Formats: sequence, structure tokens, C-alpha cells
Amino acid sequence: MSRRWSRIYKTPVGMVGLGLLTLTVLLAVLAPILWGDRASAVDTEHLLAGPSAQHWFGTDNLGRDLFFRVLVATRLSLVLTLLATALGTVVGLLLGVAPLLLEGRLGRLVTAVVNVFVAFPGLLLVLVFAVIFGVGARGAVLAIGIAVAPGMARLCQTLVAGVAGLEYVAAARVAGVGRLRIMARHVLPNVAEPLVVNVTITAGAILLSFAGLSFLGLGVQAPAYDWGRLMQDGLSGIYVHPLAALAPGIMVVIAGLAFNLTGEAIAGAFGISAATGLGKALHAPSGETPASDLRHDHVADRELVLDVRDLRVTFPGADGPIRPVRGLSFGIRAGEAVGVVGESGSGKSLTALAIAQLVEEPGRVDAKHLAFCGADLLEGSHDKLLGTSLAVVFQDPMTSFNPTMRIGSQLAEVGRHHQGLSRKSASARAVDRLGAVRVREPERRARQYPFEFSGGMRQRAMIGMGLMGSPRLIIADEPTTALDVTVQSQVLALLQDVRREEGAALLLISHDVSVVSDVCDRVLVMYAGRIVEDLPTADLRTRARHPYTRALVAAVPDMTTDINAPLATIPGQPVDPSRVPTGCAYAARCPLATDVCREQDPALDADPAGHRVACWHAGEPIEVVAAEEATA
Ligand SMILES: Nc1ncnc2c1ncn2[C@@H]1O[C@H](COP(=O)(O)OP(=O)(O)OP(=O)(O)O)[C@@H](O)[C@H]1O
Repeated sequence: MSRRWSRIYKTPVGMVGLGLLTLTVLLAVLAPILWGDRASAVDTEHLLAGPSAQHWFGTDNLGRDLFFRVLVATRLSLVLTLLATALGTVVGLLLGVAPLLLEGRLGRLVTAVVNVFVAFPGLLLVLVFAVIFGVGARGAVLAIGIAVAPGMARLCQTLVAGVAGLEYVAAARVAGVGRLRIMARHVLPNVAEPLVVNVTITAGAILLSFAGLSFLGLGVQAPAYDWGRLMQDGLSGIYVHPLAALAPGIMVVIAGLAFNLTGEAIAGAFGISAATGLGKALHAPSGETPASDLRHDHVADRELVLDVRDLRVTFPGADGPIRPVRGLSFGIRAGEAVGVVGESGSGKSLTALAIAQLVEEPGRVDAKHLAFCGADLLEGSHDKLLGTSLAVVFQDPMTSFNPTMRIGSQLAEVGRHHQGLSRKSASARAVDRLGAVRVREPERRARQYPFEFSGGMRQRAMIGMGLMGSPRLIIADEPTTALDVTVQSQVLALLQDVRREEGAALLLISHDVSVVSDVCDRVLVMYAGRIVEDLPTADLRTRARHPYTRALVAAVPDMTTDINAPLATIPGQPVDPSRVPTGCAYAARCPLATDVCREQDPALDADPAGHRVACWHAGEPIEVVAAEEATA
């Protein structure tokens, strides 16, 4: 970090910018002390005099020395600029973080108000607010500060929204960390750099605005004077005595350049620019779950860590609600490892987010029943339960941690928040947990930042964070997709180990059937937001009955695959959640599809062994091999 700051003054732009800024600040501090008296001394013998040895820039209408007045005016010009910048920044930040803190309608209202104000030209806003707040320095500070706030708020909203969507923020939310604390510790530190750049450059623009308002007579009033006021005083004699107006103008340019060049140099240093069988008459209407779909009672309810019945996730869409998750029902027993497979867009991640209570507005989660460790997640707040008993491991270990905090502190935060541990005990537990996930030299590693960890190590640390409490369920959403093959198998083995050691259940989401087969006891196959098959992983290759499951399995080569034959693929495209067809969503791609498939959605029916499948032709032989079809 400090190396990046040192890069600022090593560039020509940075050197000039910081040099000019230092000079301006020195003048602001020293000039009134050293030359304040001389700047206000009246010399009646030299009224409106031109430049001379005695008065280098000449004098004003009271014979006061313009050179000293320009230097002394630096303080008021700079102080007013900084006050307006501070006001604009504070109001902008508050409006910028409000949508995330407030959420819902109020949050959207703030965003809309900011958008309306951003649409107005800045100068127009300054003039309007100057009239509202009244003539004078205080009115000008308020006018300019309020006028720059919408632009600052818009930038802040964009930056905050970018960080708020990252996984370490989601992880902090799962851990039950409050919104204000998330904002202070996880969001703001990560948007600070572009904000600093913007504030610095905005200060340059504010300085110009002040000069403009004072020049127009709306800013600083006599006897006080800033550069804009001096420019106005010198304007009347500009043809006779141009230096009187030019000198303060040049100072405005120098100070403006100081802010802008410094801002550019900081930006440069930080790289910112910136279902079975025909005849099942029971058909549920689209989006509703058939009654049989709720039948996962082969699992005794009291054993269930997670009990999901008719889970739906809905988003508003241009042509009506979009429902990417259309009524899922399943249960996970204590210690059980359940895999979820399906193509991209089948709703796997949304299902995980819905369970972890992480679906963001305007998304809506509904269910007939959604219970975790016996607690109804749809009733009341369960932050503490989720924080201690649910661990979520996300796909990208790069974005799972706050880059500005040490790994140990991030783990410790969970311990302090949920177990009420002291700072010392939480740090000790963090080190212990890093050890538990096989991170070597955990004491030293805990003091490191995320960028000092490799991808696999970060994923281990993420699992370690989940182990700060005593997880009953670990949700891992594509935890190895971003890792290379060797590291993948290490992380999967670790997940298996910690699951056994902690006695936790696992919900492993993956598009990779082989990963799920290696780790899980049972697999849920998702298609277009619904479970189409639920079977033991051991049966995947030999007893899968849904054509989609069979196609997914065929797409993964094994020891018996003919290496001379083209690898099987699934023809066609996954279903767009906004255009789910009538009948079975898979019909358009299914080699077994008949008229009934295109007309009625098959129910997810269970056999006595608990194997569930939603297909009118479940288990029928597929004569047209998907691979041949794809090749054709
Ligand atoms: N915030 C949202 N607003 C609208 N639609 C969304 C939103 N989030 C997800 N979706 C849609 O929901 C569908 C399912 O998304 P989800 O991320 O759960 O799929 P997935 O099966 O996990 O896929 P992948 O493996 O690519 O992550 C996708 O089509 C996606 O476009």
C-alpha cells in the first residue's frame, strides 16, 4: 500500500501536483501571518497605481498592495474550498451508502433523487443554491457543497454497489455482521481509493466555482477577500491595469492545477481511471409445485438439518415476474452430503442464496416451509443461528475476502460477533481454525492479507471462516471451479475431512457431475429451476432415469468411454427463466419427448427407495444417442 502512495510523487505529474499543493498550503498558513498587515495597509498616495518597485502588482482603489493581497487571499480561498469539499463529500457519501443501508423502497427513492439532481448542470445547481442560501461566504459554501453532493453520491453508489455484490460482503452477511459494520469495515475501505481521487479533483473544480461566485458578487463579501473577490475588484480597470485581475486569476489556475494533478497522480498510482409413467393426471399450474413434489418425507423430519418445501425465487421482469427457482422440495439430514448439479442458469446458486437468506431485493423468496436446524427461516430473524451454524463457501476465492483486512482479523470478526469472544480469544480461534483447514504456519498466515494467499489457500481460509462457529451445514457453491485441478482435489478432500470432523451436512453445488459423485451421498439434478431427479450418487451412472440426468452423465467421460467417439453433448440451449415453456421444460431437447411432455409438466414422484424423478418417460431406453444427435 505505502509503495503505491510513494509512486505518486515519483511521477512528473505527481511531483508537480504535490509541489504546487504544498506551496499553496504553505501560503495559506503563512501568508496572513507574515503579510496580513501589509496587505491591508492603506496607501492614499498610490491609489489604483500600476506595478512599481514598491508595489509589484500595483494597488487597489484604497492603495492596498495587490501582491500581498493575492498571497493573503490564499487562506480564505483554500479554507472555503476545503469546507465545501468536505460538505459535498459527507452529503455525497451519506446519499451514496443510503441505498445499501436502507434497501427497499426508501433506498430506491434516494437513488432516484440523486439521479434527478445529477441530470442538472453543476453550475446551474450552484447558482440556484447560492440564491437559496443567500449571498456571502457561508451561503456559497452551502451552495457549492450541496451542488457537488449528487455527483459524489452517484459515484459512491456505483462503487458501493460494485463491492456490495462481492462474496466477502455476502460472507459477512451470512456471519450476521450488521449493515453499518459491513459498510464501515468491508465496503468503504474498498472504495476509498477512487473516492479520494474524485474528492481531490472535485476540490479543484470547487475552487474554480468559488472564484466564480465571488467574482459574480455572490460569494465572499468585503471587507473579506478571496481570489474571486480580488478578480472582481480588478475587473473595472482591466484595460489600464490588467495585473489586478490577472494575478488572482493565475493563483486560481495554479491551485486548481495542484488539486487536479495530485488527483491524476493518485489515480495513476492506484490504477483507477477507475418425475413416472403416463396417466398421472395431477398437473400443477406453472410455478406451483405438484403435491407429490413435496414428498421427501422418506427422511424423518427430526433428522433434517435443512427442510425445504416448495421454494421459489422470483424477480420482477419487464413482462411479468421471472421465477428462476420454481418450487424445490428437498431435505438434508445431519451429516449428509448432497450435491446439486445442472447446467448454468438452472437456479443452483439462487437456491443456495435463498437458503442463506442472501437473495437481494427486488428478488423474493417464498416457500411452504423453509427450516434450518428446526428454525423457520421465513419467520423472524435468524442471523445468530445462520452465523454460527451455517458456513457458506463461494466460488471465487479471490473475491471471498476483503482485500484490505488481514485473513486472521476476518476470521476473528466472526468469532467476536457470534461467540462473543474477546479480541484475543477470537484471534487465537482464527489461528486454530486456519490450522484445522491445513494452512501451514497458521500464526504467520493469519497476519497476512488475502493477496498473499494462493487461490487454494484462500479457499481453505474461507472454509476455516465457516468453522469459526460449529456449522451444522456447509453450503459450497462451485468451490473449486476457479482452482486448478490439483488444488481442486485438495480442497474437495478438505471439505470431506472437515465435514466428517465437524459432523456437518454439506450442500455442494457444481456443474461437474464427477465432482459431486466423488464427494456426495445424494444428488439433486436441477433443470430450469426445478428438481428433475433426486438419486443416490452411486446410482448416477447405472440407474439414472431422467433423460437429462443420463445426458449429463454421458457428457462426462469415464474409463469405459470410447476415446474415438465424439464426446456426448446435450443439444439445444438451457431454458430462459423468463420464457419457461408449457409442459416439461426439458421437452425441446429430449430425445424421448412426446405430446404429453409438451403439454403437461410431470410431477416429481418418489419410488419406495426415495429415488425421485420428474419425467413422463422415466427410465425408457434412449434410442437416439445424444452424441449422434449432436454430431448430426
Ligand atoms: N438478480 C437477478 N435478477 C434476475 N434474474 C436473476 C438474478 N440472479 C439470477 N437470475 C437468473 O436466475 C437464473 C438462475 O441463476 P443461478 O445463478 O441460480 O444459476 P446457476 O444454476 O447457479 O448457474 P451458474 O452455474 O452459471 O451459476 C439465471 O438465468 C439468472 O439469469
